[in-house]
Amino acid sequence: MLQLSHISKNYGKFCAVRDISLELEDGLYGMLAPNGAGKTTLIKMIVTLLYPTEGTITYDGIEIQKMGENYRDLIGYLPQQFGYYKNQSPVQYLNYLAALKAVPKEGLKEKIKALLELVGLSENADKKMKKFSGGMIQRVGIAQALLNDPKILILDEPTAGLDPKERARFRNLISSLSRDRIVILSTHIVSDIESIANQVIMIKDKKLYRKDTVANICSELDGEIFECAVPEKEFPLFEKQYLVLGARQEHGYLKVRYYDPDGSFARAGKLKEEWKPVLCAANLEDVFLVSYGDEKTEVIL
Ligand SMILES: Nc1ncnc2c1ncn2[C@@H]1O[C@H](COP(=O)(O)OP(=O)(O)OP(=O)(O)O)[C@@H](O)[C@H]1O
Repeated sequence: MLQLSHISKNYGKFCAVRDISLELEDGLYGMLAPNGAGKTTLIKMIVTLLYPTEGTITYDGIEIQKMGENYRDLIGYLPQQFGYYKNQSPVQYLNYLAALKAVPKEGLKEKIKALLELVGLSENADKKMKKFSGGMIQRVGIAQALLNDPKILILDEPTAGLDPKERARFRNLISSLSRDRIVILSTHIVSDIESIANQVIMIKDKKLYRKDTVANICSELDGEIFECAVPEKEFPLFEKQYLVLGARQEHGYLKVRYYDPDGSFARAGKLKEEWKPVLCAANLEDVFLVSYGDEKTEVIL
């Protein structure tokens, strides 16, 4: 088990992470927060690239700094931007990294072959990476992170720049990898994790805001998400009153998804009846927008 106890990180006087405690066991954790919230800082502390200003991180009860190389042998890390040589093939690149990571030579050829098969790159194993798409490069990145068969796999914004098909493929791969290890996937893209994360970790105001299953997190908004049909000319006023989570153009009006914490406006008839407000089940995107959305000032329609 990986345990973070009261972790804080300051950059000079600036506090990037404040008093975060977490317990992580095998499974997939989606770390969700807007850009700049401190995800990368937290990840860098977990992979020992940064030291916490306060607090301790332990793996199976031992402080990770004290474990040194033994801990780093357990880690697979795909940083937000990873360096590779465009003129190398995946096989050449993985051999090079295996040497840097001191992965035993015995069985290495077979291991690299199996990893490239796992990430769906067997047919491109010997092709230069300069011709690869963003998704293919990210899959090479995952393969390098798996070279040492890590017990803790950490992926920082791994789907940035991928098209929807590549994203879907990536999700399936990550999900299968989380069966027997801790996988932490940091993202600000809700759909990357909604269907595959065992738990979602949300960070807000530098602190841990939520750590729970998608279902539990979404259920907190039960009875608070609605859809209704707003005439286009009334939308600007509506938008001032409610947190709008999505709006779709229909004939002469907008089909609007919005947040109404206690449904009071709908109940009190302040929303016009012909707009037909309907209660909806909340999804993770709603939670994200409500948790990190703008504060709305109250204006009565
Ligand atoms: N070396 C540093 N020195 C000073 N401030 C830093 C440093 N690294 C990060 N920060 C600041 O700490 C805060 C958290 O940054 P961090 O990169 O951890 O966020 P993030 O959630 O990973 O965002 P992103 O996805 O954009 O990288 C930001 O305000 C950032 O500007």
